[in-house]
Amino acid sequence: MSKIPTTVITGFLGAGKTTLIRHLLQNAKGRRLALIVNEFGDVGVDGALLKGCNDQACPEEDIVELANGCICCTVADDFLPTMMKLLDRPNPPEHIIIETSGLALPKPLVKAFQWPEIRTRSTVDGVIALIDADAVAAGRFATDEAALALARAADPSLDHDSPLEELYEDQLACADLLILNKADLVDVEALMRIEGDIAGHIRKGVKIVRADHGAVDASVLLGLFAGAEDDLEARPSHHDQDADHDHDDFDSFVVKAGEMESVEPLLVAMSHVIAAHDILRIKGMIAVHGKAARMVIQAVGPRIQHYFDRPWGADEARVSQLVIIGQTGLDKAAIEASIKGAMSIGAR
Ligand SMILES: Nc1nc2c(ncn2[C@@H]2O[C@H](COP(=O)(O)OP(=O)(O)OP(=O)(O)O)[C@@H](O)[C@H]2O)c(=O)[nH]1
Repeated sequence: MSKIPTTVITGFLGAGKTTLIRHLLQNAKGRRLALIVNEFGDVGVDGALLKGCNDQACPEEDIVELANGCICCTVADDFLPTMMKLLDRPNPPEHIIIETSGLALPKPLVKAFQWPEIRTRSTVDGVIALIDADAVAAGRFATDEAALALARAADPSLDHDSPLEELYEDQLACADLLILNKADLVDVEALMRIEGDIAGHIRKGVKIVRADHGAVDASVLLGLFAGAEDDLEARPSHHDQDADHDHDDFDSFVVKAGEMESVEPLLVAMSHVIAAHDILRIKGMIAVHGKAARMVIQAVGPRIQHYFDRPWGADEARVSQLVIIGQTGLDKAAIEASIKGAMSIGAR
């Protein structure tokens, strides 16, 4: 029996994983794909967006959401049973795609493919890491050396990089292919500089492909035949010693409201809280009064995007909800008050 190939898509919060997968589904050229979507926050925004594609390559029932924490920490409880269910189907998919949460370490997930139940039936065709060229160019993953030196002076036992930088490096080091996404937002010099920097963090022979909105041909992404589970030693991680790593460095919460008359006050409040607090990501759906379609809101760093994606379903509650993710220590009360305040000004 031949093994079903699985592609793991990794990359930091907002790098463009869901956008790339949407593009892949829309250009699957007849392949039957199944999708496992993992998210850090408590609301399954990515799953909802991908189900919104309503695409023949991957109908809704082939999209499984794991919104219960990062997949790397829930491998045994969540990932294994989900994978077994997909593999046990009478008509299993031709290729499985896993979108990890932006905070997940890819290596523990790849390691799960060494488990006997999976190893005989599926293989990791490739780990694909997306890089947000805009965020890297803005220095968002680089350690603030001055701050680190100060922290070390106060506590000489400190030996780690910033959690963002560690994650970024782990994702790069595990990859079989790198997608340098958001190439539209930076100039060619910046792209070349990033490529030069990345070269020091990736395994030999790994290619870097530039992309705009994750538009990469399926033939480039699928069929890498990496068998990643068989060469884990070649993929170093900052967390190789932590059998039980967790995500204490990051935090998320959800702000909910009903329908909104106008989204403008919310957009203004979002740009204020993003400027004032260390927020990494905001995403969610808004119900706009009188509009049949639901509005999607996305913020990555200072960039905020909003658009209508698809009509609300007849059985769906028209609620507005936003997931806010940042490093631990966010002033949740202040952020919530500001966002909730804007939601209630805009509400009916
Ligand atoms: N300008 C630009 N925007 C992009 C590109 N790719 C994605 N985006 C935008 O970036 C935001 C985040 O994209 P997603 O695809 O949701 O990113 P993600 O990696 O799935 O995010 P998480 O699930 O939070 O980790 C959205 O607003 C996208 O429209 C790109 O190449 N260029």
